[in-house]
Amino acid sequence: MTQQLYLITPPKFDLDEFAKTLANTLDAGDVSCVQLRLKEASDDEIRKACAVLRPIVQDRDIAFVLNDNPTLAKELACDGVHVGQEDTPYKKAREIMGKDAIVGMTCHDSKHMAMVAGEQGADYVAFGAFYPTQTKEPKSKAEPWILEWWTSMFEVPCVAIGGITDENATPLLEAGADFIAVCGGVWDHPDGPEEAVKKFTALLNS
Ligand SMILES: Cc1ncc(COP(=O)(O)OP(=O)(O)O)c(N)n1
Ligand SMILES: Cc1nc(C(=O)O)sc1CCOP(=O)(O)O
Ligand SMILES: [Mg+2]
Repeated sequence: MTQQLYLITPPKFDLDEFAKTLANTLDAGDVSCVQLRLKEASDDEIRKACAVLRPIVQDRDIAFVLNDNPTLAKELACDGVHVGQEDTPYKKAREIMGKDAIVGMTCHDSKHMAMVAGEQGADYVAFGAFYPTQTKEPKSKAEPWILEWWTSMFEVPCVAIGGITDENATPLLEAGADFIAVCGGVWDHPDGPEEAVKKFTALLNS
């Protein structure tokens, strides 16, 4: 499997404007997954955002994953859900989503959490935060060795997240990250999101 870009939506956006930006951004390069992550939105706001954004993503054969809420992810025909250690437990999330959906799990910088998630059947394990981030107050600091260790031991794909930009992603790719998950590094890129995705695409294909 080639290494891939996993895009996280900005924490807040104007839906009409963001829908156009997202479409242009996805058309600028290779993105394999988009996660809708709206921590402060109501369920109805998430429903509205999903109704507009999911087709933009899925029409391009890109997986559309919802953060945190498997019940809404199932209702809204998302391709998957991402759950953290304090969210719906993996087994419950899988029960709700069904066997074919993507269920990814946060594992911070913990070998133990990742082994449990992998054994339970998670489709990917996410390690982070690798770098300082403006997007959230991270609960842990991860180092590239955990990606090397994971990929040397297990087949389940791993995601690197936290403060990743096109300028600092290389050590994570060299350590074997299957996906790099990026929010600010795309949406806040000094040259704009389309240029950011072009740069990540070039990096991932180099
Ligand atoms: C791909 C990916 N990795 C990690 C996270 C973080 O999830 P979580 O720990 O539940 O924190 P919140 O994102 O819910 O604040 C993620 N969302 N996506
Ligand atoms: C959502 C999230 N989870 C993290 C973790 O460490 O689990 S870091 C993070 C923020 C990702 O956004 P950015 O690319 O802007 O840093
Ligand atoms: Mg969460």
